[in-house]
Amino acid sequence: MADNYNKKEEEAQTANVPVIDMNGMHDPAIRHRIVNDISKACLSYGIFQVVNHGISESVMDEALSVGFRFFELPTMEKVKLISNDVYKPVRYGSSIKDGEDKVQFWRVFLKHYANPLEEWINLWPDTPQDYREKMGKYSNEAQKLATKIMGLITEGLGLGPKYLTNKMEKGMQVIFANCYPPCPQPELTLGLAPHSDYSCLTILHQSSPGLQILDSNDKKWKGIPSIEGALMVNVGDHLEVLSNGRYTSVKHRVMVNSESTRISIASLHSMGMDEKMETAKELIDQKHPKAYKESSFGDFLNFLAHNDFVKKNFIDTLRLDDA
Ligand SMILES: O=C(O)CCC(=O)C(=O)O
Ligand SMILES: [Fe+2]
Repeated sequence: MADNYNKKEEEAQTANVPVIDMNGMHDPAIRHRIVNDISKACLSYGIFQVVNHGISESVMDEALSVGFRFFELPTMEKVKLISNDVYKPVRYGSSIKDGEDKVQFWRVFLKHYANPLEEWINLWPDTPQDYREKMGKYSNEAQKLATKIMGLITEGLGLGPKYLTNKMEKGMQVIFANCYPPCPQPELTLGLAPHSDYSCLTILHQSSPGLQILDSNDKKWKGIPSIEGALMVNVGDHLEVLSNGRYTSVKHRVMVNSESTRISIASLHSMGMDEKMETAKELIDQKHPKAYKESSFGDFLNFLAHNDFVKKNFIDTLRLDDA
């Protein structure tokens, strides 16, 4: 664990994660190349960036802007939504705390469910008064993009482009708007502790750099460069399960700085609340026996309710010992 926090050991290197241009994804030849590039990215890093993804700059900018404005609201307004109950569909929370090992996490967040939008949006904050409209537009677009990317991923796994389409379209989308205020001692602090996401995949939009991944090739923490207009896509635990470990969920953490506030919007996509993600039977054979238990988003919430996610990873509870 201690290694995870040893931020001073050296200046973090940059991870040159692939940048995938989605332009032309409906042209078979181009699609073939995109499928291959995504497959390679999932194998080597578990994360990639996408450009020409179809979400307009204004929708992206306005989502970040309304996120900033939400976190700037007076505390009185935000605490209306405060809760430690992990089952709540909408909650505001803070992980700014002093841990036993003197590690602090420097993040406040607003979590809300988002798909289908009409089921959840009335529970979202009503101030700033354009929060629902702006964050709603972005969430909708992110949901569509996630379904498209999942199709490219299942195609690359040899399962076909529609393998999960229906389930993703009807699945859970959890939006985390994260705010990392300027931190007086950034060298002693992380914004968010090392973790992998429970999701199939996560789409991440950020106002400035700060995300680092653990490069599984050399076990070093590396920063992800910021590319104008790009979105990051990372492999989550449920995709690791689906692929029978061919792809592994990417471990990531967030650095903070002393100068400026960083906002990120993470959109986590999975199947329905009680729908179990299982390993695709097409990816199980004698050489690759089934290596994971099935689980749902609801199972993840049960895990979270009873465990400290900083100390224990959800994916470790899903591995079958005898695989
Ligand atoms: O703020 C970030 O860059 C990452 C956020 C994240 O990992 C999460 O919300 O799960
Ligand atoms: Fe994450």
